[in-house]
Amino acid sequence: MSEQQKQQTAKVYEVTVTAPVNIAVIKYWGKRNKKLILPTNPSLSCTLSQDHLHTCTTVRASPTFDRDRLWLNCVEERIEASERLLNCITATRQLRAELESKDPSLAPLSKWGLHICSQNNFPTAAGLASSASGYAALVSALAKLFELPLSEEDQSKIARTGSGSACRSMFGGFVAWQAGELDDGGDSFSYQVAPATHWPDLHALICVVSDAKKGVSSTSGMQTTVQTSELFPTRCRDVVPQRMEAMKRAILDRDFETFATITMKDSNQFHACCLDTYPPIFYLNDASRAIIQLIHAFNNQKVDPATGKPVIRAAYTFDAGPNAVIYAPKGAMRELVQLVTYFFPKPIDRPSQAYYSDQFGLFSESEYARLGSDIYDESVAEFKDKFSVFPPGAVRRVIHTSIGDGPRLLTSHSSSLLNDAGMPKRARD
Ligand SMILES: Nc1ncnc2c1ncn2[C@@H]1O[C@H](COP(=O)(O)OP(=O)(O)OP(=O)(O)O)[C@@H](O)[C@H]1O
Ligand SMILES: C[C@@](O)(CCOP(=O)(O)OP(=O)(O)O)CC(=O)O
Repeated sequence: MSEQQKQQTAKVYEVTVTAPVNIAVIKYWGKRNKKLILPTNPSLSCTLSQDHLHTCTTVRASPTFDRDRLWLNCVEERIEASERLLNCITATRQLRAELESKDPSLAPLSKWGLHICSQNNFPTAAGLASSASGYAALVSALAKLFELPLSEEDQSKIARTGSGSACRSMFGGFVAWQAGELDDGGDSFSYQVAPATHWPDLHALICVVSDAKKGVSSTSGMQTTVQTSELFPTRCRDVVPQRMEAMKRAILDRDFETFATITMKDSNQFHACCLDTYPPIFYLNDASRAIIQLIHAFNNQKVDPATGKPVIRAAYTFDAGPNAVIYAPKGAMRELVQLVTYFFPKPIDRPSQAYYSDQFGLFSESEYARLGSDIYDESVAEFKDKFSVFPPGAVRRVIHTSIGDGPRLLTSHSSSLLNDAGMPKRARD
């Protein structure tokens, strides 16, 4: 073994990153190519802050690893059984091999085994976009480990082959995924419309209606929609293209009313397409529908004296599950939290902090103690007589968050999810 090879073998080649969740305001639903994950329509999302929701992934390459292994939330997954994991690992490894063939002084990481350990700090496969943050973290970590000279756009094309919505988690802020037209997917990538700092006043309130694994996965649900819904082609052809342009304008202008109106309409149309699928797919439940009504009532409460029109102060959106994400200006969150916690009391078995923790300091201690049992701001007290209170636990958790940045590289040794032997620090059988 040469001196250089000895040094390379002794060195630890490892990277740890976190990546964010994104929640679409114009939904991706439908593929024109299942293998390459090419969508039938463009989409647009907001990246949520990693301070509250994220995936953390450590990847290590070593000549002592006899095969690639991956642990997700402490449980080993079979990489060879997942075409999507293989897509991302193979694509990045191939690019590394090309670099090595041009520069023989590089350590031969492409020939070594990989150990990958990943953890989501929120429920997996429950309609909270875990596949998006999961594949974005994976691709971002591999690109850094292999020192690939790839732009975020290029990385987004690889993340897309893990899960479509993952391509949007490669950026922070407001992110569009252009559908593209090429058969090989070369023009189907995401790009940033505006960074998170562009609109810091925009916040999000996630109402976790269910953290159980959902019945119909996005992947299979959207294929049935493409095959059977008669409404769906109209959505792709006549509705989404105009909405994309209007939404980009609204974001650049920080025009909340337009942003909110398109967000709600697009969520509704996506769920209408699910209902128009045959057999129909139901992602929303009674609690989801009650949240929709509550937000419309909230938006109808104040009227602009100049125009005589209601002042839109909140927007709901739902992915392939019953969980609501409510986008609103930070100033509206105090009232919204009171409404949601009052009409959806916390589960009996859950401490207040685990149900809703006041991340942004909206309430005094005594106000926080009364949350859920009362609405004490005059401005929203009138709602008490208009809606019924749900049984405890219809909403399991309420998370207040903001718009955030893209994948982050963690440099401290203590962030690693692998121990010195390259095995997960925490593992379950
Ligand atoms: N950290 C991760 N690393 C790698 N793969 C992950 C990770 N987290 C989730 N996944 C993959 O994504 C799958 C879940 O995706 P799915 O689309 O069913 O749910 P979701 O992304 O949580 O919800 P939705 O996309 O509807 O918002 C998991 O079963 C797993 O295969
Ligand atoms: C409803 C959605 O959340 C659908 C997400 O679908 P996925 O990205 O999970 O599907 P695959 O590409 O098959 O992995 C809308 C959206 O995020 O745009």
